[in-house]
Amino acid sequence: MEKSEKKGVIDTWIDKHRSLYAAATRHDFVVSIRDGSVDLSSFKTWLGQDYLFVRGFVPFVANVLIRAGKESGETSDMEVVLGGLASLNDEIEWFKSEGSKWGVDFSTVVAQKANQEYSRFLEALMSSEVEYSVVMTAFWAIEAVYQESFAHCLGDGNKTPAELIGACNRWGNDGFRQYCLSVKNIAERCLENASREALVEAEDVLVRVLEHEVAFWEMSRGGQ
Ligand SMILES: Cc1ncc(CN)c(N)n1
Repeated sequence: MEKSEKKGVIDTWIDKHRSLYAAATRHDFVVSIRDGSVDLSSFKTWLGQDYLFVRGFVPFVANVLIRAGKESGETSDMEVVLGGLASLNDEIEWFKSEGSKWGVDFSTVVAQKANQEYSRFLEALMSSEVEYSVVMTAFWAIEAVYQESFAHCLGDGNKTPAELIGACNRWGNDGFRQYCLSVKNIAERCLENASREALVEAEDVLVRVLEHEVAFWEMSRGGQ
């Protein structure tokens, strides 16, 4: 970091909650993809659950988009979020083709408890009572956990199975990393002007996203 560069509030929170952040971005499931020991039935469980999650994530991002258009005061916010929404369109198509490839019939997949709880959390964030800065912090954290996790599976020395490289590329690619940085910059800009109450809420929401992400990975172990 340049001497003159001030550490943003998000990085300060990540440092403060470092072990939870590591639990979310270096979960055993992710590590098992990277070292090649992944149990393919775990991967299929994750695939089915994540397909359902993404279908619920679309309205959340659409809500962020509306708020970016109305409340941000910066035209570029809407463009960044619109890019995210467009990539979710591709993502749903990708899930469908992966479902056929792995023999996972999404019409029979039932959302497990952790998935339902994460969905409820997203729905609560869609309330107009929740400040834009808080919503943006959550949005960044949700995307960043996947970016960091899957980029890890593509890093030097990985033994990621060839048939899972496509999944890892989806979130681990450089374009997605840049997009996450753009979302982080928006969140940081909003947090710089946020009230004390909003800052407390944004930190709490960040922690809760990380907890939900850990619980989400845990579903891949097979339990309900
Ligand atoms: C659980 C979860 N978290 C985040 C992402 C990335 N959009 C995802 N697909 N699924």
